[in-house]
Amino acid sequence: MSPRTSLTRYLIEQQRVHGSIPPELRLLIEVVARACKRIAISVNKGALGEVLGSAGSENVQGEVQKKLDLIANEVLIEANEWGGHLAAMASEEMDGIYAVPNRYPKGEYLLLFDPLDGSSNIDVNVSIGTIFSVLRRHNDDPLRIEPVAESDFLQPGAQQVAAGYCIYGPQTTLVLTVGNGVALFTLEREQGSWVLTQDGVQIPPETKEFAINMSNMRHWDAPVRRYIDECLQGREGPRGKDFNMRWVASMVADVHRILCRGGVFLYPWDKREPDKPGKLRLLYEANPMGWIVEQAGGAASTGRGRILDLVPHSLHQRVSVILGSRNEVERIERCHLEHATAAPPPVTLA
Ligand SMILES: O=P(O)(O)OC[C@H]1O[C@](O)(COP(=O)(O)O)[C@@H](O)[C@@H]1O
Ligand SMILES: [Mg+2]
Ligand SMILES: [Mg+2]
Repeated sequence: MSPRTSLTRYLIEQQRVHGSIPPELRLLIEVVARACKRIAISVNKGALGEVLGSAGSENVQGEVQKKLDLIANEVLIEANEWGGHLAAMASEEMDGIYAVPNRYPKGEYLLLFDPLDGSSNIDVNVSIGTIFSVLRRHNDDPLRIEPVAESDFLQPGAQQVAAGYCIYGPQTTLVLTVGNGVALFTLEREQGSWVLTQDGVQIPPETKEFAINMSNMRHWDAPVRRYIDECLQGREGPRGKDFNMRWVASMVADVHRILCRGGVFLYPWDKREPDKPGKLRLLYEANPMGWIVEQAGGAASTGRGRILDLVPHSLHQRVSVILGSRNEVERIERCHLEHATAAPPPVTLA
């Protein structure tokens, strides 16, 4: 591919040459990408656009909503309501699903998103992002169109037909998979266009870098403690090499670094809220990121199994997330397996 391939051309090639997407999905992805450009403009304005700070409300998960969380949510809803072949949308920031009114009564897709990921970094000018996932709406009987329901969204991540994220950092980058590898597009601000800057992204299987919020160490489960402890022992320990640590606290930024140079990201179940299976959301965060990582040759696991195989039971379900360089994720899974034979896993992870 030429170094100046646009997102549109890339998608047309995926449609026509590789047959990996139908035209309706191509149009939907283009609408999402356009919405991300609009979100990037708001992010860049910062204090000048009066977009910083709290919105004074809470989402269904009891988290304080920032103004940008709501702005980004609004932009995505508005853009897709009129531009995509959608039946409905679901967002981290909305209690229930948003059925697209009338325009595409037979809309064949479902769009899910975390409109603004890394909310705690909005006000301090650190990279944040938007994460999205597309599922097909299964409709067995084309003559009978049932109203779209929350249950339509409860599909395993392995059934995603597109997933991506946009990172609003020093550059604005869109990362996309339609099941045919991972492509990176950089926003050319002057032209307002997405330019393909890397295709066939591959995460190295080995790494010397981990990402975890170390302040939660005392709450971790034994397998995670053991894995991190072995990394911290460095050259003198069982790993025989020194490890580096990074934690941006924006999943998009931590995952993006892993896509670019390898590493492993952990937000595992911990004992702070033992009844919650994790902090991150399965449908808006873990599934799209998990698929992108797998498409780049990495792995994504709860510690006890592949994330993409989980059958969701609710829209805002949380999950333990361990993803990145394949060999490292497999090592962490072995830690869980060995621990499970010594002691039963916490009930919440069953
Ligand atoms: O502040 P903590 O506990 O380290 O959590 C950081 C994690 O929370 C998140 O910010 C959650 O995402 P939201 O900002 O969309 O709620 C992740 O992006 C990040 O990995
Ligand atoms: Mg998030
Ligand atoms: Mg968010």
